[in-house]
Amino acid sequence: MKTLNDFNFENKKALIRVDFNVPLNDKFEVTDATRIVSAKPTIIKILEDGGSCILMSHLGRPKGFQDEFSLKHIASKVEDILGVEVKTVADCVGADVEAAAASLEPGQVLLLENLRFYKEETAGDKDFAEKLSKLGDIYVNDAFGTAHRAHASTTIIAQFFNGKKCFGSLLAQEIESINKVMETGEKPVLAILGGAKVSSKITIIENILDKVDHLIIGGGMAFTFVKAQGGKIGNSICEDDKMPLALDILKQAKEKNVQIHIPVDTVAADDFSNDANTQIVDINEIPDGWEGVDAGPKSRKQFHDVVMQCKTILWNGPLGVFEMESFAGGTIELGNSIAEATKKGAFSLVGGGDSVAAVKQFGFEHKVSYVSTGGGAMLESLEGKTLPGIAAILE
Ligand SMILES: Nc1ncnc2c1ncn2[C@@H]1O[C@H](COP(=O)(O)OP(=O)(O)OP(=O)(O)O)[C@@H](O)[C@H]1O
Ligand SMILES: O=C(O)[C@H](O)COP(=O)(O)O
Repeated sequence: MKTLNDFNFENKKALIRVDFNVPLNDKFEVTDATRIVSAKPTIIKILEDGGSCILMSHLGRPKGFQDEFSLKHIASKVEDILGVEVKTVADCVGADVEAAAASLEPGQVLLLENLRFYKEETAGDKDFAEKLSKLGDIYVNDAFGTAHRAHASTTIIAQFFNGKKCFGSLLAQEIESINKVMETGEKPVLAILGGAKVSSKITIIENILDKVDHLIIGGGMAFTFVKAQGGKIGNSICEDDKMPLALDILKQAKEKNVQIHIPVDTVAADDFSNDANTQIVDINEIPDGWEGVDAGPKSRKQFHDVVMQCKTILWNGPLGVFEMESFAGGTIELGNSIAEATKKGAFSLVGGGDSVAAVKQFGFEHKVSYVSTGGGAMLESLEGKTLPGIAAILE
C-alpha cells in the first residue's frame, strides 16, 4: 500500500483528489469543514517536501455548470484552514487550467473547479480522466468520502499514473481504522448498529457477524427484530417483510457465537413530535397508538455494560430519533459510554451519516478514537466491499 511517505514531492506537482463535498448554508458558507481540515495533513506534507498541490473535488450533484455548486465558494475556507494562499481557476480541464497548473511553483496550491460540472466525471470517462491526469506528476487519492464511486477522478485516472500514485494520509487513516474493527482489533469486538431501517443495514449485519463478538441492534430497526420474535410494538416503525430475515440473523448470530443485544425497554411516544406524551415501556409491550422512539433506561444500562467490556467498538446509526431533543437521550448516553470506554483504552470508530452528525452535535467528536469522513463509503466498507477508489491505487 503506497502512501505519501513513499514519495519525495520536491519540485513535483501532486494532483490530489480530495472530498470537499461539504455542507454550505444559504450564504454559501461552509457549515462543517471537517473534510477540509482532514485533508490538511496530506497537503501540508507535500508542500513541506517542496512540492505543489493541485486539488480536485466535486461539490454536490450539479447538472452542468451551476454557480451554486462552484468550489470558489469554499476557496477562502480552504485558505484559512491551510494557512496558505489558494489559487482558483474557473474550470477543471482545458487550456486555462493547464496553464495555471504549469505555472504552479513549489509551495503553491491550486483548487480546480467542481469536477461534476462535467458529466464525464461521474460517467468515469477515460478521456476526461486522461485530461485531468496531465495536470500533475503524482496522483494522490485522499477522498475517502468518494472512494465508493468509480468516477473519472477517483478511480479511472489512476491508470495514467503507473507507479506514481498513492493514498493520502486521510484515506490511509480511514482504511486503517476500518481494518482495526474488521480484522485486527483487540477482542472483544462490538458493533452497534442503529438507525431507521433494517433493509439498509442487512449486508453490513451479515458481513459483520463474522467479525464481532457482540452486536447491539438499536434505533428504529430493533422493532423489526422485536416483532419478529412475537413482541407487541404498537405504532413503532417496522419492516414486516424483513421479519424472516431478522429471525435468520438471530439464528446466524447464535451459530457464530455472536451475542446480540436488543433493547429491553423503550421511550414510547403518542406522537412523532418533540412534545409528545411519553412513557417508558417494556419493548415487547408497546401499547397501541404509541411508538418506540428512544432506548429506555434499562436498555441504556445494558448497552453501557456491553460497551465497557469491549476493546474495539464500531458505532453506526443512532439509538433513537436524536434530531428531537426529547428522544436524544439514548444516543447521548451511548456516546458517553463509548467515550468512557475509549478513555479506558478501547478503540472506537464512528461512521455513517447520522451517527457522525449525532457525535458532532453532542460533542463526542474528540472523545472517540476516530470519526470517519465517509457516509456511503463507510457503509460500503462495512459491507465488506472493496471500494473502487482504493482498489485503483493498489492495482
Ligand atoms: N425508533 C425510531 N423510530 C423512528 N426513527 C428512528 C428511530 N431510531 C432512529 N431513527 C431515525 O433513524 C435515522 C437514521 O437512520 P440511518 O439508517 O440513516 O442512520 P445512519 O446509519 O447513521 O446514517 P446513514 O445510513 O445515512 O449513513 C435518524 O433520522 C433517526 O431519527
Ligand atoms: O458526501 C458523500 O457521501 C461523498 O462526497 C459522495 O457524494 P455522492 O453521494 O454525491 O457521490
